[in-house]
Amino acid sequence: MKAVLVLNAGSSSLKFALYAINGEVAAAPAVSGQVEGIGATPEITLKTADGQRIQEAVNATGSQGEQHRDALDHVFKLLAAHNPSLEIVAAGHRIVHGGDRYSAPVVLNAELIDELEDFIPLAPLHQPHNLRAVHAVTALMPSIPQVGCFDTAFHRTQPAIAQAFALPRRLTQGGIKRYGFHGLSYDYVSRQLPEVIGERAKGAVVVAHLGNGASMTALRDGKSVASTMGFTAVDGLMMGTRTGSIDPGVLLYLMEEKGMDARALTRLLYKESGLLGVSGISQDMRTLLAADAPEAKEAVDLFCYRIARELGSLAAAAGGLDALVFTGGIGEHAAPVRQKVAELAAWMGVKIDAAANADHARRIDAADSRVAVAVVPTNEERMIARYTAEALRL
Ligand SMILES: Nc1ncnc2c1ncn2[C@@H]1O[C@H](COP(=O)(O)OP(=O)(O)O)[C@@H](O)[C@H]1O
Ligand SMILES: CC(=O)OP(=O)(O)O
Ligand SMILES: [Mg+2]
Repeated sequence: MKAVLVLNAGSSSLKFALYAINGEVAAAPAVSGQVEGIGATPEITLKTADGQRIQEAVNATGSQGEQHRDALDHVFKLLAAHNPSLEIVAAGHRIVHGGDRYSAPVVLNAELIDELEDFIPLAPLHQPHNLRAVHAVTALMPSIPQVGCFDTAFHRTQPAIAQAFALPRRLTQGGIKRYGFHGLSYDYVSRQLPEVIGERAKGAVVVAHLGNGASMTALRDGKSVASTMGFTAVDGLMMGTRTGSIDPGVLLYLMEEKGMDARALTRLLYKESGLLGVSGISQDMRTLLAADAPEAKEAVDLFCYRIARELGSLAAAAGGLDALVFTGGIGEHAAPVRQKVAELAAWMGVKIDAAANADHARRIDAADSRVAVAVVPTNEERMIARYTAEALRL
């Protein structure tokens, strides 16, 4: 049977999946898995549809980029050994930045890949790894078509006012504006919403995608109307290692008074801040929730506070709040984070049911909550497989 290979290269992870195509994309992947801990001690996990689970260390050293390359090699090696006789006829990739130009998935060619290389400075933690995965597939399977699926595309429905910075016109016209990210996740979640929250899916909904990278998006009728991430994926919420929104005056101060250059600021904003920087312990929410240190609690509290502040802002953009939806590794699994956010948003009519929250149930709102509250596991890989099959009419 034919299959699509999906590669989703994140900042510190590489997720992969093989989806069989038989008229439509299979509901579940035949093989899937991920490499986690790229940059530290990468480990690969592969799962097959018949329940086999393989876990191995990835032999990777060197820079983040070199480790991503070693991780890809390992993925291809394991896939070759565990492919249940599927014929890979196409590859679909998550590409974080598609700029102003791309509002839908595209079939990749050399010229287009060159153009996407130009966005590397706008998404330094993602774009280079996304494109490395494209090049790796080209080298290994030169004859199969590849499709790029953009994190920014879903947000192109936003009104111009939601995308604008208060900058001189010429800069806005030159493309310096808010793009928004995690679009594959929001698209997937948005399509699940009618089943989970019924008619409210047509109303004002805020989705919180809380993973290692974290953002929130306001939806109206299932379409993006505003988002916390901006020109780059460092804006908005506090994240695992990223600051999120910060007074730009701080950056000017650090440049002028502390002699920090662009490289040092990039490291500070993207890699040394967020949960890791504030706690001084870890970027991993599991570790922080299990820790006794007051610094761990401070980091988690700030993370939740920022979500609650942005929730108010996004409700203003959406013109209300009919539902609040949690997704991403933290959104799906960290009940204490959902609990804290709900407490801070009580004034908006958000009230959750403690038992349903502890169970990670689909609906976690209390019976007397004005706002529906849901937990919807995301699936960027399935979205990429669908987009790829559609773009190539498989
Ligand atoms: N059971 C859990 N409880 C709390 N946090 C969790 C749990 N499982 C995963 N997480 C957190 O989810 C985050 C990773 O989210 P994920 O969406 O997988 O990340 P990525 O952005 O790399 O795709 C990490 O901070 C991790 O600690
Ligand atoms: C855009 C972004 O931040 O992605 P991730 O959550 O994979 O880091
Ligand atoms: Mg992610």
